[in-house]
Amino acid sequence: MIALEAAGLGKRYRDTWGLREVFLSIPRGRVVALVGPNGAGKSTLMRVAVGLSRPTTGHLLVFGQAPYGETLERVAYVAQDKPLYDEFTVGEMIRVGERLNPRFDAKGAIRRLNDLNVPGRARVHTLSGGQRAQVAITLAVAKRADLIVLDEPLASLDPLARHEVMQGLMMAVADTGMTVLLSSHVIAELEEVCDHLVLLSRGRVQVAGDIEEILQAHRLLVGPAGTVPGGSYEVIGEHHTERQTSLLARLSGPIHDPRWTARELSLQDVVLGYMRSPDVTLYPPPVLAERGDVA
Ligand SMILES: Nc1ncnc2c1ncn2[C@@H]1O[C@H](COP(=O)(O)OP(=O)(O)OP(=O)(O)O)[C@@H](O)[C@H]1O
Repeated sequence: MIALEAAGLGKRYRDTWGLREVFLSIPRGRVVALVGPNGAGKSTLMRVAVGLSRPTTGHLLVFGQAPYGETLERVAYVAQDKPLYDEFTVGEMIRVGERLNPRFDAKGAIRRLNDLNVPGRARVHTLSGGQRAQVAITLAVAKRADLIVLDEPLASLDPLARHEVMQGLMMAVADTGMTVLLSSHVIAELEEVCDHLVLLSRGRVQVAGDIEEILQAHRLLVGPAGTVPGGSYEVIGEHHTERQTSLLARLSGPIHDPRWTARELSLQDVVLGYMRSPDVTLYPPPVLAERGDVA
């Protein structure tokens, strides 16, 4: 079952295209890292996915349906500024959630916030940034949604709070099997928890797919300066010193040249490599993506 599917999706704001010709197919149950430089279109994609913004071209389907009306009962969204009512207590926020959502798990929310030492009597404006993020995510999880969309939940949190927020989220995912779409600039931390990547660049998808497959396809090729390795690959980025050449490459076969070594890369290395070369073509190539869709 496909959780999120976009075809020819575009969103125009007056003179700017926030998204252009976006094609995506994300299976259910994936934890998706949505990354890209500032202004790449991450928030726009999320707002379209939760029905807050309508596409200018193409479409985006959530569990096979347009994200309006009843479909939205299956979707929870935490916006970048984590909107909570400042004067409400945490307990009151839970009661609001209960009123607004028929499937709301109030007991689960109270238990989770207790475990996280977030006091139910505290007013929202007295909470730290990390506690606010925990409350916002807890309320979203308690909605028992099938898709949870989180716009930069880690922004402005210290490393410990970031770790705790991600850990709490992963516990919720393990309990419910929901699909998560999570935007962030903290790529190293995403690698621990996400299994799918969507990299946007200038409103287009530059890389999309399962992280394991993406890492498998990319290598840092290192060899003597002034030579090029034999084999079938595409260069995403390159770096030269007097003696050595390093190529961030997408391989479609083995490298045969014994003077060259192929080193594994972290997700951060791959993402930064693509971000430095925003014009590099789509991965996987469109034909492969279509075949994947059929399968
Ligand atoms: N309401 C709007 N009106 C006009 N232009 C907009 C609006 N929202 C977004 N844009 C433009 O659309 C593009 C994509 O913006 P978006 O906020 O989706 O990017 P982002 O990847 O979330 O960025 P960031 O990492 O900075 O949060 C940008 O060029 C932005 O200026």
